[in-house]
Amino acid sequence: MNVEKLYSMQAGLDTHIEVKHGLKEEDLFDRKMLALLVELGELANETRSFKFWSLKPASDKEVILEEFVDGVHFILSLGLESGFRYKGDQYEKTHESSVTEQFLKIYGTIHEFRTNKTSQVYTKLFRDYLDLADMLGFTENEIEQAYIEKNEVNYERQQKGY
Ligand SMILES: O=c1ccn([C@H]2C[C@H](O)[C@@H](COP(=O)(O)OP(=O)(O)OP(=O)(O)O)O2)c(=O)[nH]1
Repeated sequence: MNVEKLYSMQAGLDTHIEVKHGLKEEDLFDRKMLALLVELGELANETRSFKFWSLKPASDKEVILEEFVDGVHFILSLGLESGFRYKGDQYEKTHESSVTEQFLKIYGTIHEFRTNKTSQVYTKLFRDYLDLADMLGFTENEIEQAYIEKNEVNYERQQKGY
């Protein structure tokens, strides 16, 4: 995954949205944090990993991947907002014992990032999220392609006065 390319696409989209909505001077950190928490909930809903009361299967892989890359947008955007970059070196996959536990871990790391805004915690957040991708069966190439497609859709939505 070419993370630098994704940061530069994200910077373009974020600037486009900020200019369009007159937010260039605003601190959007907390709103992006909440947006990420909400996206994570939407993603968990599509996986249905925690719905022990239901027999309905998870949504299709494509649908789950689309939700997943909304989260990628906000994680990249939070990096840009706070001046941190995920570099991708020395990344060794690791994860919790279930998808549900991994979701809870990521929620914890998001909250940790809010109180301890450091490059280390940001990198941890990125890695926890990539570990979740691995558990959900997404390759880095699939994530990159889906990100590029959703990034384009986000421009179209802005154009349509969304
Ligand atoms: O500064 C921003 C603001 C938003 N986005 C992107 C992230 C995500 O890909 C999308 C917002 O999520 P979504 O498409 O789910 O928007 P929504 O308003 O929640 O959609 P819907 O009303 O369809 O649920 O916009 C950014 O990249 N940068």
